[in-house]
Amino acid sequence: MTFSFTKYQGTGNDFIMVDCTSAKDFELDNEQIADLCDRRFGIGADGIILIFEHPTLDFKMTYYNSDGSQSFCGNGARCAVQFAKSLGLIETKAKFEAIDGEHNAIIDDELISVKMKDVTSYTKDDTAYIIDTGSPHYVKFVADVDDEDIVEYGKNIRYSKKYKTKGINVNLVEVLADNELEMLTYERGVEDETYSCGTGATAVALAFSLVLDYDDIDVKIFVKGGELYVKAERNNDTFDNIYLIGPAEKVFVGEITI
Ligand SMILES: N[C@@H](CCC[C@H](N)C(=O)O)C(=O)O
Repeated sequence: MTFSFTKYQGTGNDFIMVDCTSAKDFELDNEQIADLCDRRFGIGADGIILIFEHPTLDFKMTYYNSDGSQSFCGNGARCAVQFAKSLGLIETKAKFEAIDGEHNAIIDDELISVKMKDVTSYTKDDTAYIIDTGSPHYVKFVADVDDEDIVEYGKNIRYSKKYKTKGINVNLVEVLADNELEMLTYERGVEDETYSCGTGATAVALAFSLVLDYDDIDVKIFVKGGELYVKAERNNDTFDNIYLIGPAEKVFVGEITI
C-alpha cells in the first residue's frame, strides 16, 4: 500500500498525519504503525493521526502511539487542527471527535487552543497526583528537573505493579515561579521520554493548582520542545474550561509504501 502523509510537530511531540477523508476504510496494524514511527527505518514519530470525515462535526481524529496503542493526545489534537485547516476542513475554529469525546479548538495566529475534557476527579499516590486528562498521568513535583533521569524514573513507575497493566504517563515537574513550570515526560505507548506531552502539561497545571490551592489556572509550562500554556477553572476537586494552548507546525510531506 502506498499513501501520502504529512509530518507535524507540536512543541517537539511529532506525528505522522494521514488524510483519510476520502479513505474511510484506511487502517494500519500495530506492526505497520511501529515501522512507520521508527526513527531509523521509518518516517519517525511519537505517533500517527488519521483524519476522517465526521457526519456532524468538522472531522474525527484517530490517534495511535508509536506502539499502536490508542489514547487521547493533546499535542496531536493541536496538530490535527492545523492539518485540518490545510485540508480545507476548517478555517480558524474546529469541532472534532477524538477517543475521549468531542473537542472545540481555535487557531489564533501560530497558537492552537484545544478545549480538553472536564476533569471530575483525581487521586494521589503518595505525594504524586494521578489525573486523567484524556490520557492517564502521574505528576510528581521535584526540586530540579535537571537532576532527574526521566526515562529511568518513568519506567520504574510505568512498569510498577500498580500501573503495569494499563500503563501511565509519568511527568516530573519543577516550579519556576507562581505561574511557570518546567516538566519532563515519559510516555506510555512510546515507552520513552518525549519532548512534550499536551495531556501531561494539562495534568501538571491542574496538579499545581491543587498544591497552591488556587482556582484560576493560567500557567506557562516549559517542555523540552518549547512552551505550552494551560488555562482552566478549578472548583474544589473538579476542573472545567480547560484549554491547552501552543504551536503546531508542518515539518514535511511525503509518500511511503508499506
Ligand atoms: N503525547 C500525548 C499523549 C499521547 C497518549 C499517551 N502516550 C498515552 O497513551 O496515554 C499528548 O500530547 O497528550
